[in-house]
Amino acid sequence: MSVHNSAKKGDIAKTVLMPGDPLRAKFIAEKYLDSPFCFNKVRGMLGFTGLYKGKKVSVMGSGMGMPSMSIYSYELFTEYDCNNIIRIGSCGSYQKDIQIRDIILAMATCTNSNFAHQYQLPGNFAPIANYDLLSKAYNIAGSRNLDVKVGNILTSDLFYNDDKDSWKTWAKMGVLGVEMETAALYMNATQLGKNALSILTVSDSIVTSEATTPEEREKTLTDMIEIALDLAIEI
Ligand SMILES: O=P(O)(O)O[C@H]1O[C@H](CO)[C@@H](O)[C@H]1O
Ligand SMILES: O=c1cc[nH]c(=O)[nH]1
Repeated sequence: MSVHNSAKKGDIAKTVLMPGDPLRAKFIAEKYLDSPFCFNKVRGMLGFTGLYKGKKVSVMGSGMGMPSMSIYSYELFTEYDCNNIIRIGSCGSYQKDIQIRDIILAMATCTNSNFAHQYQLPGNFAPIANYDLLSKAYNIAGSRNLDVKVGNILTSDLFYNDDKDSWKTWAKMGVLGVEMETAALYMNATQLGKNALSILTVSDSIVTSEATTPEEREKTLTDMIEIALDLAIEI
């Protein structure tokens, strides 16, 4: 048991898939896992463990934003001996050649958060994905004929930004899209000697204002979820 998780030691697999939405975790457990059981309901942050193709895999919500992701991922890494966390989330696109429904593997992330100040570094830190997870996920996507984009993203503290044009400066620097959790996940993983990767599906385009419908989201999230599950059984 940890401060925010009622699971017992051993209830959680070495690899955990983390969508922002705990109900997406429940959906994944029910649709893909054999013999799933719920290990956490504290604050409604549902977590499940089951078997995927015979291997023990867990899936748990992270909540929205870096503070929430940082709490849950830290406790999974330090209290439950988890080794790998694969975020499966949605993001907005900052580039005109990245369309809604595309999948992005976040090789690195920028952030407007102060999270890294805790490390007292004499400069800025560059949060990056674990290369083994990144390269395996890329190959899995290729074997499924899915054309994923690999690159830099922005982890923002803001969903609603008073400055409506600030995204353009990130876009100019090649940043592919925006979400709200990856930087905390990558920094926790790096500091603790663990592995992390964010796989993101583009839910809307900041460039064109196009957005996916709920039905479309379900289909494209399925591609992302299946890449993550196949990755979970390879690592
Ligand atoms: O779909 P999820 O994983 O929640 O991710 C994105 O969606 C939320 C905002 O709507 C933020 O959490 C953002 O990172
Ligand atoms: O525009 C978006 C879409 C998903 N998630 C975000 O944080 N921003």
